[in-house]
Amino acid sequence: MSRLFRIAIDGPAASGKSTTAKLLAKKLGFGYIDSGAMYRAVTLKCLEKGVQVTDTQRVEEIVHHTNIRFPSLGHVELDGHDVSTAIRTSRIVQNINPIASNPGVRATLADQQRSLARAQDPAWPGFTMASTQEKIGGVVMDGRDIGTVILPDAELKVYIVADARVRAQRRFDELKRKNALAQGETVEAIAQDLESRDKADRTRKASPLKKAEDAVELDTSHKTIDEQVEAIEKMVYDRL
Ligand SMILES: Nc1ncnc2c1ncn2[C@@H]1O[C@H](COP(=O)(O)OP(=O)(O)O)[C@@H](O)[C@H]1O
Ligand SMILES: Nc1ccn([C@@H]2O[C@H](COP(=O)(O)OP(=O)(O)O)[C@@H](O)[C@H]2O)c(=O)n1
Repeated sequence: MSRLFRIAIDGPAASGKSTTAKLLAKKLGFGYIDSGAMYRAVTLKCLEKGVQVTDTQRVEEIVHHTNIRFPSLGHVELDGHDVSTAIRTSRIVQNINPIASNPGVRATLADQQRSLARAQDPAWPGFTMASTQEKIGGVVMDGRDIGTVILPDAELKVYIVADARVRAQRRFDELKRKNALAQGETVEAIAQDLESRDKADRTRKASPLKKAEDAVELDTSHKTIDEQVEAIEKMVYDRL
């Protein structure tokens, strides 16, 4: 029986959570659960079905009949279809707030997130501590409420931040790279989107974005991706 180690990563939009979480999970042999992808997938499903994202009851019904899976690192399946790319467009985030503020949706997704964190997936072998030969298994989960609501007893909580301008430029470059920039979309427009989304995430009633009291803050503004992954990896070994 291996020891369970859960890493909760929260923070504002485009601060580097998922990139860091994914690489960290790969290095440690842990599972990676992208909770934001679940809210994005529900939003996509509503838009595809022509359901108003503000229709609270209808959206709650939909989420009950929705199956979201992470078949491999960085891949997301919605009702059996790969939506890894489709959930990353600006149209999704422009419509996501009513879904993320819906307490019924949050309760259903929270149950799924907690059971994913308990799963003993053979694809997540974990690692063996060289000093004690102890086997360590676990998950990295990122989002807005992981350290505060979903896994309040996580073994490590990290709150990732970065300057607003840096985050907007990184998200712009990412969308450009993925050919997912909307016609005429600028860095300024993205900066505005991030700001308004963070504000909505911080001020909503249901599970708002906030740093857990026992989370370690990590500013990625002047870090490379490797540096931020190594910083958290070191926190893991220090805790163990
Ligand atoms: N230290 C860094 N330096 C340069 N680009 C980064 C760094 N960290 C993350 N990125 C890039 O910034 C973008 C947003 O990061 P992401 O991990 O998606 O953030 P989040 O999950 O917090 O929204 C991605 O394109 C990612 O590759
Ligand atoms: N645990 C979570 C994760 C995401 N979300 C919502 O989903 C949106 C998209 O999350 P994301 O992590 O995919 O977004 P980015 O930070 O990648 O832009 C957030 O702005 C939140 O509104 C949430 O409410 N709770």
